[in-house]
Amino acid sequence: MSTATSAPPMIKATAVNKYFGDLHVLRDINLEVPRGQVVVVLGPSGSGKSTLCRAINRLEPINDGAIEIDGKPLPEEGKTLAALRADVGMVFQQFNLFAHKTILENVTLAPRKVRKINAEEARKTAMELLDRVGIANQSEKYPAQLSGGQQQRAAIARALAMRPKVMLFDEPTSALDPEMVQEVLDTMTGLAEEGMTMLVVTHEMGFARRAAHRVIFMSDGEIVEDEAPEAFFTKPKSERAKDFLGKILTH
Ligand SMILES: Nc1ncnc2c1ncn2[C@@H]1O[C@H](COP(=O)(O)OP(=O)(O)OP(=O)(O)O)[C@@H](O)[C@H]1O
Repeated sequence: MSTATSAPPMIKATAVNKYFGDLHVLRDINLEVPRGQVVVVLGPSGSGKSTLCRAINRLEPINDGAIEIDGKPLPEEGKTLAALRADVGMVFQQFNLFAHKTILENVTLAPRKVRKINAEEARKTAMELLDRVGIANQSEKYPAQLSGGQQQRAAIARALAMRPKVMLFDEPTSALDPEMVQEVLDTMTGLAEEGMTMLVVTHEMGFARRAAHRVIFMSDGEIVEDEAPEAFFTKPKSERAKDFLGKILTH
């Protein structure tokens, strides 16, 4: 007998609006992301992609609407560093690792301070995560001693150490030298294959085509298209998406 209950979406945004002064940056955003789905967010500069990520993670207050993670609003956490939050892990363009801590300390900090995990357990989990992202041998180094790609993989491990339900990536490869982009995308693809729920703002169309279950196209603060990647890339419906794809694909 099936005991399945309908699980809430991992990310649910309902009628979300956000203004910066007079600028209406998120316009009536409605979005549901089920468990295990990988959503790539595309759109021209200034269309509200980063603001959407930041709103989902409560780094940015919204003016109206509601955001829930796994059926619940995120708790108020004041100005807690994004890296230290539970439930929603976020990886930024700039890695924002703590410069004066080793890579291992960067990864164990939040589990120890926020989740109150003991030192040995936190270390063990951190080493497993660093191994998973391919930099276990760099654990005693400081961020500045690592390449950009390695630092970004450390930032991913740090976010994962909080056992998030959802991972948000805001242009995680845009600040990297080209030769390091693929190693970070490979790490993200691995996470996607393991079933992590992910919202990814990126200009990497290869990743969108390969790893995304769904593409959301934003323009002027609105979700204009919400499609499977194949449909979006081959038959965009709106003039705005056609225009956007025309520009990026001819680059
Ligand atoms: N803190 C802020 N104060 C005022 N305006 C802001 C702030 N942050 C973003 N904006 C404005 O809000 C709009 C949406 O910005 P956002 O960074 O979300 O866009 P984006 O799609 O992520 O752009 P990009 O691809 O360039 O990163 C832009 O017009 C931006 O200038």
